[in-house]
Amino acid sequence: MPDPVDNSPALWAEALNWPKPDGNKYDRGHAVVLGGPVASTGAARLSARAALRGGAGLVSIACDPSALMVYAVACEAVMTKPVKDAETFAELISDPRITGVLMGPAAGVTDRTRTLVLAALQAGKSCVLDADALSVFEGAPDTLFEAITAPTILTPHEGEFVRLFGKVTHREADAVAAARKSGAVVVLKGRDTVIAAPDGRVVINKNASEWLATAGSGDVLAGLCVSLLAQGMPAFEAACAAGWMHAEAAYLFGPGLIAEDLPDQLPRVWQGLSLGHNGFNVHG
Ligand SMILES: NC(=O)C1=CN([C@@H]2O[C@H](COP(=O)(O)OP(=O)(O)OC[C@H]3O[C@@H](n4cnc5c(N)ncnc54)[C@H](O)[C@@H]3O)[C@@H](O)[C@H]2O)[C@@H](O)CC1
Ligand SMILES: Nc1ncnc2c1ncn2[C@@H]1O[C@H](COP(=O)(O)OP(=O)(O)O)[C@@H](O)[C@H]1O
Repeated sequence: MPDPVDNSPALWAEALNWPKPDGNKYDRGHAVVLGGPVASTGAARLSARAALRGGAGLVSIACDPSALMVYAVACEAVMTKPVKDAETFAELISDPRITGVLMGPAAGVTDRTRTLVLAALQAGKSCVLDADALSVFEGAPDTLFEAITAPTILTPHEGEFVRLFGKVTHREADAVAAARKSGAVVVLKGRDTVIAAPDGRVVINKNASEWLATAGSGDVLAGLCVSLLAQGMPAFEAACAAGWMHAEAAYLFGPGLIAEDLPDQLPRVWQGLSLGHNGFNVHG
């Protein structure tokens, strides 16, 4: 295994998709977030807001028709799309302008989640899988790995990692082995988040604040990942950039952080990164 590298903008800043003077929103991708059922809509809303703040040109939440009204009244710039079953989901994401799909946050460990995840992977879409979209493959992880052919990012916390890959003994080596096995970029979250690619590259994110250990902060990270992926960044660079920007947003907010605070710190993160494209605002 190559020595892990500390995450910093030098690794991925060149791959960011800055808005162009003559650009339009479709130049920066359309991310779709799969929303959970009517009593569990917060996680997908956090992800979707982070995806917009992360720079995606358009973001939609796709949800069961029974939950649509909740999302519709709670969202403004984020759009909503009804998705009854795998067929309607496949039809929605067959639009080539949809360039990234996030599934998992509060989606439910259900047959529906498993079926929709497989439908998106089989459609060859760039995907981010988090939370329940990982847990639902406990006991049958090869079904998931065999379906991964397009650029994909998996964002497990340690509990979710164990369900797919077995126990963690050495975080860096285990994340690299998991990336090789799954064919996806693996973001093993924690105090020092490890980001590993199937080709063996491995980066450690060290600028995180312990205030990130709060409900929903991983949903924001997943939203940032799909945002950057949908904007056309390669999966490894998108995951590294998302991890760094997420931690930087927490640093800029400071103590007392809750997940809702993170997306609205992202403009300050972008401002720091734009200090030049030459003088990066690196902390920690
Ligand atoms: N606002 C919301 O609607 C939120 C919804 N959430 C959803 O709640 C559901 C359950 O998510 P959980 O994250 O509680 O996961 P799970 O309930 O799937 O797993 C948690 C279990 O894993 C173990 N574990 C081991 N290492 C861990 C680590 N580093 N971090 C967390 N747990 C670890 C814990 O001991 C715990 O027993 C998911 O659908 C998730 O998306 C959460 O994301 C929180 C916010
Ligand atoms: N002690 C810690 N220090 C720094 N960052 C942490 C710590 N604990 C968790 N995090 C970060 O907080 C986020 C938590 O994500 P996750 O466990 O998925 O929570 P949730 O499911 O509630 O969104 C991850 O980005 C993780 O790296």
